[in-house]
Amino acid sequence: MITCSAPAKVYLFGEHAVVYNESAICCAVNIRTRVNIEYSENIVINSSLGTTGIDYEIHPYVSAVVEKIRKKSPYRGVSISIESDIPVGSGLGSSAAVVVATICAFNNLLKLGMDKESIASFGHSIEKEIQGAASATDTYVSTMGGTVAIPARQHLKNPLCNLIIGNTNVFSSTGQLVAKVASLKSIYPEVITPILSTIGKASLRGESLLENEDYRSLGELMNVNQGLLEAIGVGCDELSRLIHSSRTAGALGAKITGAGGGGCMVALAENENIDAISREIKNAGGIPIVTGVTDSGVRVDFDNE
Ligand SMILES: Nc1ncnc2c1ncn2[C@@H]1O[C@H](COP(=O)(O)OP(=O)(O)OP(=O)(O)O)[C@@H](O)[C@H]1O
Ligand SMILES: C[C@@](O)(CCO)CC(=O)[O-]
Ligand SMILES: [Mg+2]
Repeated sequence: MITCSAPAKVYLFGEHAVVYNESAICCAVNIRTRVNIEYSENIVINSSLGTTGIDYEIHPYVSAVVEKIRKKSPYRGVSISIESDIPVGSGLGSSAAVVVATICAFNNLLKLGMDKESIASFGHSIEKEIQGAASATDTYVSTMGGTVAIPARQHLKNPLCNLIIGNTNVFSSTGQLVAKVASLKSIYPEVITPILSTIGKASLRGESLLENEDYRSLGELMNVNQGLLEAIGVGCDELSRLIHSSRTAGALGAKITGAGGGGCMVALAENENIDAISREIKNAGGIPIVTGVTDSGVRVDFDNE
């Protein structure tokens, strides 16, 4: 049996703008998906979503990995079992984490000799196949770990602060929100394009603030980024409640992370405010997850093959 795991991600800056090649800062966070794999007679995929064979309804991402690897390197059967602490479909990159952890598990079981760059780009090809369009950011950050400036893929200093995620538990479709921004941009290009470019500028400024460990200013600019995300129509009442409660409870900054319209927000917080912020997120109807950046991207946790 082999176990591989991969982390979730949050954007400190730049979701949506990154779709238009603006700068963003994305961090791998210490919430992981673990994939166990062993040889078996058939293909079995087991997760909280169900137990299936190759099944593009219930396990589209994992099924795509299983089939693509089989074409490259034939094998009889495997049993894959997935355990995850990443909420599914909430903007934290659960799909990327399950994809890269599954590829890593196959890489070790079948001794495919893939390096991390190839795992990341293979992972991106799977996300594109299943979703249609997908940015390479999620699979890259989940594979490599750390704090990454996009599009340069340059590793930055990790924030030495806590990240508190608030999950609204409201379903949101990344595809629909990306389409909503595209539609606004096509109707009001002279208004929306500068907003996206300002998000990119906030992100670039964020790079030097991280370098200087100036978290007060970093939080302030995250709040500016949130205002701009509201301006392009990806906010919602539930997210606003969690974001404003976190700020009232002492967060240095708080904003949507991911596509918005539901899903999650992220607050930057010093140690002394963690409890108050978590409590206020709960009181405002959300589920808090206290985490931080991890340098550990995809990795092998166990291998006795
Ligand atoms: N633990 C898991 N087990 C099996 N499949 C999973 C698991 N986590 C995620 N998935 C797959 O990923 C899909 C969710 O991916 P989706 O891209 O919609 O959300 P996300 O990756 O959490 O958010 P985002 O891409 O906006 O960051 C699920 O429907 C499922 O197919
Ligand atoms: C909204 C978006 O920018 C981030 C979703 O996590 C979409 C993408 O980059 O593919
Ligand atoms: Mg995803």
